[in-house]
Amino acid sequence: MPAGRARDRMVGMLLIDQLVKRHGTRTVLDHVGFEARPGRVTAFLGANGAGKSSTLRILLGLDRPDGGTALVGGRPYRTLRDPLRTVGSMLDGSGAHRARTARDHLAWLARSNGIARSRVGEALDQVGLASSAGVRVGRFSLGMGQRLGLAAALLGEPQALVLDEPVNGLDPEGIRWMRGLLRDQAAAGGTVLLSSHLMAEVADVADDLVVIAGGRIVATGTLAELTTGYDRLEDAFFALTGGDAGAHR
Ligand SMILES: Nc1ncnc2c1ncn2[C@@H]1O[C@H](COP(=O)(O)OP(=O)(O)OP(=O)(O)O)[C@@H](O)[C@H]1O
Repeated sequence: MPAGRARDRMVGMLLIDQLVKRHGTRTVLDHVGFEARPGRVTAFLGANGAGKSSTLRILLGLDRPDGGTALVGGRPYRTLRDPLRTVGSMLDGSGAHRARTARDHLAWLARSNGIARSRVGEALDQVGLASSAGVRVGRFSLGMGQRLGLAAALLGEPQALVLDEPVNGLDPEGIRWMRGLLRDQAAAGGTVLLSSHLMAEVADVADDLVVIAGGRIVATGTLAELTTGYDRLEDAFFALTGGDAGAHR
């Protein structure tokens, strides 16, 4: 592989190693480690409270771990020179101000991150919001908010996408559309890491799975590896997690 291509692949690599996070006396992440690789859709699966958001928040520099490391292209998020061009993310919907239009929200993000203004229209097109560009975010449905969040994640044409529960609030057509978009990103060499507690949606889009229960990784592998011997991913998931939903108390 040419050196440039090898470097590009490295840039999109997400590496989580031995992460520990405590809240008071509770350990919510207990030596969590896995990687998400370029060209693959990696699903981070766990029940509510299992530790998915805590892990992704640390990966995206929004929270500090009590131990371990989380790296984007070999660097902690906070040290990235062009974060939005390296890793696009969506946590908790769009995060846009309700009084702003979708276009203004993206234009502001582009301006503050040195991204060409021409990307605003392209990103709105990409997520099917072109005709709603001038609508105030406060009037958006949950699904439209998810689409805007995704447009923001795609704005800088990053090598990696990190998405927390991206299909929440989407209707069946929206879920199908999202699946196609994520597959396209991976097919183009991008890294896609998405968290979910929805087995059926994940089974249709993921190459690799990382299963977390009670703040611990209980399985990693390809979709085929983890579901061998089970009729459905859901059955494999419950067997792996023992039905254990939450974090350690
Ligand atoms: N700031 C905080 N203070 C105390 N406990 C917290 C805090 N943030 C998260 N937790 C706890 O850490 C555990 C893991 O939460 P986390 O949000 O990472 O789970 P999750 O897998 O993303 O689940 P969900 O899908 O419900 O968001 C939960 O028990 C949660 O209550």
